[in-house]
Amino acid sequence: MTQSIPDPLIVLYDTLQRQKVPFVPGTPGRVGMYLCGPTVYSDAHLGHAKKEVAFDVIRRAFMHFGYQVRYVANITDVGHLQNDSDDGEDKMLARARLEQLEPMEVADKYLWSFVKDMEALNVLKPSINPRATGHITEQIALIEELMEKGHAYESGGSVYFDVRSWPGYGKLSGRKLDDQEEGTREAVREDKRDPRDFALWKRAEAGHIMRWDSPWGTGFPGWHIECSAMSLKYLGEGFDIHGGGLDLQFPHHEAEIAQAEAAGHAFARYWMHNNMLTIGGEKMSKSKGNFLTIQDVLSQHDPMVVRFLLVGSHYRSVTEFSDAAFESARSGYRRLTEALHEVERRLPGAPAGQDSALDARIAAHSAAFEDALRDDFNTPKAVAALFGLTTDLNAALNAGPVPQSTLTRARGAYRDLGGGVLGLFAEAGAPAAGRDDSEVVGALMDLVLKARQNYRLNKQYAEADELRATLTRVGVTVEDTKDGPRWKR
Ligand SMILES: Nc1ncnc2c1ncn2[C@@H]1O[C@H](COP(=O)(O)OP(=O)(O)OP(=O)(O)O)[C@@H](O)[C@H]1O
Ligand SMILES: [Zn+2]
Repeated sequence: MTQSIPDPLIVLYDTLQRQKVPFVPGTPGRVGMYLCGPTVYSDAHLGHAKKEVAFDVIRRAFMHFGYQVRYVANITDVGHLQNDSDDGEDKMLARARLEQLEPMEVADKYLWSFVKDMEALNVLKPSINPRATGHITEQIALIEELMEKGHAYESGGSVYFDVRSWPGYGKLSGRKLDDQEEGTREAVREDKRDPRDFALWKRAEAGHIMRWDSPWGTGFPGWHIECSAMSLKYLGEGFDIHGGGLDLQFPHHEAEIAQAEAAGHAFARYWMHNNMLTIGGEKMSKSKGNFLTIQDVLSQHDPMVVRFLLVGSHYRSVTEFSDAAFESARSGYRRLTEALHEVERRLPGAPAGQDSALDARIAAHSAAFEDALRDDFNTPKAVAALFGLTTDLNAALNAGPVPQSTLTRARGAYRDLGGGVLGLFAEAGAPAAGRDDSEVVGALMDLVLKARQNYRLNKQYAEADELRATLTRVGVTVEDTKDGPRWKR
């Protein structure tokens, strides 16, 4: 297949090559992305939101540059054992016991809560959201391929990947086999040939509820195999991008690569990892208990402010969460939305014509925004470009009327870049929870102000006063200026 360098060029940091490289899609004009999703055993926290928003912006940026994206994000609902190791109870089962629910009830409960959180944060729905328990057959088939090729062995009803048989093991994380002893301090399992071998399939002990038949007896898949099997199934050989949190590089992603490649499949061609959201300098994490659920956060903050806070740092940088960070996100976001609302408020009555100097500034800021994204999705720089636009625009708006076509251009920049790419102004069709209703409110307010004007012209003062009182009650104030009435909320 011929590969073409897309125009414009996107450069991204590939964890495997440890450098920024130009992105060349396997199929021109298309991008296949796979993202390691949540283990649905509890409500998602703000750290998960960082990852989801980071990859959502990457996806949206590709779309903005004209790519058709297939975005596959899995749901882990089996096989992820406590401590991320090959021992311990399945996280789903532990939770099911605690809540006295069926494991699948736990999975659905937290899956839907995750979906709701993502909708509120204006994260686009994945093209495919495969669940591990729905793909047991594919996982068994991949394990069989590995056994046939001599890279896996059965032991006591479990199957392990034989890391010594695969020299590529360690290439993503840069860990050499001999350095890996440290990571495996847990008691050496008697059924493993080497302590670093990892489980592909685990024998289900008596009483283990989540179990499936396999050529090796009843059991359940290891945590890593689902992602190799499901990404290859839905994105095909040598798919474009695999993403996930930095903490998943080892062992999870290392294992994913080994499983796929040792079975003879070409795996992801680019690896992208987001850095962590921290609290008090430590990774926010379910198991550490130092987390704030997305629901906790959204009960106090506008979801778009949360999103603005997250895109304010680069996906490969640490985001330290604090009240001060929220405060500055709130005021930064307000600055953008106030300018956008002012543009939209003035648009219908704006004079015809254009302001070419301002048009050129809008074009320059938009180009800076796009350049920032093309350079490894640099969202803080992109946000800075939106602020640059806002500064120029506010100066013009304060100086007097701005022509309609220039206002339309400015509005397009906010909506397409801030809205479409950064997802900051929840577009039409986005769910109610996180929706930016400014457009609807703007249109309704125009009608309300017209009605008020008519009441006054017709000397229906009681009605005009009642209308104003209602607006005051819902937090909207109307001010009469020489350019006509203005409203604020
Ligand atoms: N604080 C965080 N910042 C950014 N990404 C995170 C954070 N915590 C988890 N992730 C990412 O979310 C995905 C799912 O992680 P996981 O379900 O293991 O969450 P977790 O809180 O780390 O759970 P546990 O502590 O039980 O391992 C992974 O890709 C992981 O890298
Ligand atoms: Zn994965």
